[in-house]
Amino acid sequence: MLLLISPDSVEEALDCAKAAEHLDIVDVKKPDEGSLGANYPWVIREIRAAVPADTPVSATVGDVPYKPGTVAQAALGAAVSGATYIKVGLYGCGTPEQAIEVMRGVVRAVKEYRADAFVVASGYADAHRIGSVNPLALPDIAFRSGADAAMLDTAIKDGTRLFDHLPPEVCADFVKRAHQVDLLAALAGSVKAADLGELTSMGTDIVGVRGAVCEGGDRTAGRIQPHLVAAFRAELDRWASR
Ligand SMILES: O=C[C@H](O)COP(=O)(O)O
Repeated sequence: MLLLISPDSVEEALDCAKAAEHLDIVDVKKPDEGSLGANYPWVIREIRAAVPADTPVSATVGDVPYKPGTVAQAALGAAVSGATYIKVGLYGCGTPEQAIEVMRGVVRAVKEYRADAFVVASGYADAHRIGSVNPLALPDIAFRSGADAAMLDTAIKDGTRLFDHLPPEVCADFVKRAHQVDLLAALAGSVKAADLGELTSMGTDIVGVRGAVCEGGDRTAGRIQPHLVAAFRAELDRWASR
């Protein structure tokens, strides 16, 4: 299972760089603009320059509205700024059809620019709280739009966690659906080290984390700590080797 860590600034990315051996993907976001809030292009560029060249940089395009042209252009901006993983939170899409339309635009915009870019279609485990598309539809949305992975996060960061909204057996169904169409399955949402056993056993490909590796477990006021990244990685490896 790959470990994706989400810094919110160049300073935090430098802390990630100190722990680069313990993580697989550095994911640029702006948490004060939402769960998958988009950061500035120059922040993506500076973070790309700050982390080791062999560590992929991901960028979130935002908790996006149902505005396919706007979102495609934003996704291209993230790619031009140096991200090779492009994550889109389909917040404003209420139906699979809307989500597919948005993601098709993103895939075309990004892959015409850079064919090896990796596009992630993200939904929300707590979609019922925001009127967004059913989380179990994400693998099919990702597949039908030509994306590379389906992801779930939580939309509202209020202390509730991935498994509070989708129990492990439903997350396992999500992973299975993604694998059936040859896509990677990524899961996030206030995930803690204690969840890694379940996430590993269901075959999750990428786990996304912020709060669990911030001081005090606080994703907003706390800052990413290299020693917490190392400890999280050790626990992940412990489960992977069982
Ligand atoms: O993509 C991953 C998210 O940043 C997860 O953040 P969180 O662990 O604080 O919910």
